[in-house]
Amino acid sequence: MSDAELAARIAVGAGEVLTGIRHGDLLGRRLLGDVGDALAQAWISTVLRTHRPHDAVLSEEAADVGDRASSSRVWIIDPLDGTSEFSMGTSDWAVHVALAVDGSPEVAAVSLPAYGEVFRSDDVPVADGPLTGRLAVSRYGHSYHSAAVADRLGMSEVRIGSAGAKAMAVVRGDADAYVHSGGQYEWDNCAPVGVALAAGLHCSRLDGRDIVYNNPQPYMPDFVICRQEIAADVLTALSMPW
Ligand SMILES: Nc1ncnc2c1ncn2[C@@H]1O[C@H](COP(=O)(O)O)[C@@H](OP(=O)(O)O)[C@H]1O
Ligand SMILES: [Mg+2]
Repeated sequence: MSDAELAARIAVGAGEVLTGIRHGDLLGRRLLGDVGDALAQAWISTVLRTHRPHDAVLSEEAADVGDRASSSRVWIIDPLDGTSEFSMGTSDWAVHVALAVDGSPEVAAVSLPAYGEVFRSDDVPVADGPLTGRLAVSRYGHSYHSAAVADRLGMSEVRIGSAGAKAMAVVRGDADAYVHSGGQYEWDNCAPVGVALAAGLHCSRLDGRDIVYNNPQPYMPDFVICRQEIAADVLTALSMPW
């Protein structure tokens, strides 16, 4: 099985595990989030150990597998991104599965199980529909940087939970950009960025540098995913003094 097929099957399968956990209204919010994180992680790590026993793994929910930071091939996983949205019962949560090779997300899959969607880097259309004027931001409020882009480009902010769901809104053409600052980890954005790059979108740090994964400290605090047509304007807006 190819890496791309494996990534997509993991993203869809973990989504089914998570959907099952929400079934029947049997658990309260806190327990739903905790059990969702744990069970999706257990299934994914068993699948990766079985199908890719020699690869390293970096996951939000488990200790590193293998000598992760010095490995060329590393699976970077968020078994449940948007845990609080998942627990609340809304649809904006995702499963992120990426394979980073020498720091770049070569293969990626993001599933949005509540929407029945899976986006995979080996089979994603180029994002080139009409611009919408919409900027995806966190449900928990915008950052200084996203507010600056919205203000300077005259965009309207749309609140969406989960980094994967926000990035896929841009891939799908429902938004033109997703700007994040203030903190995140590699598992929150590696697979979303992998799919977005495959869809021909601009992805970089807020200062325009390339995003490099599998760092010893897996902190990836800021980035922008946007349509190529507005990338120069977005980066200019971000570089202007406040
Ligand atoms: N300032 C910050 N520091 C660390 N993680 C952050 C963060 N802001 C957002 N995140 C993480 O990024 C993901 C998307 O957040 P948001 O929807 O608010 O943009 C969430 O992942 P998890 O749900 O996997 O914890 C959230 O925890
Ligand atoms: Mg996350």
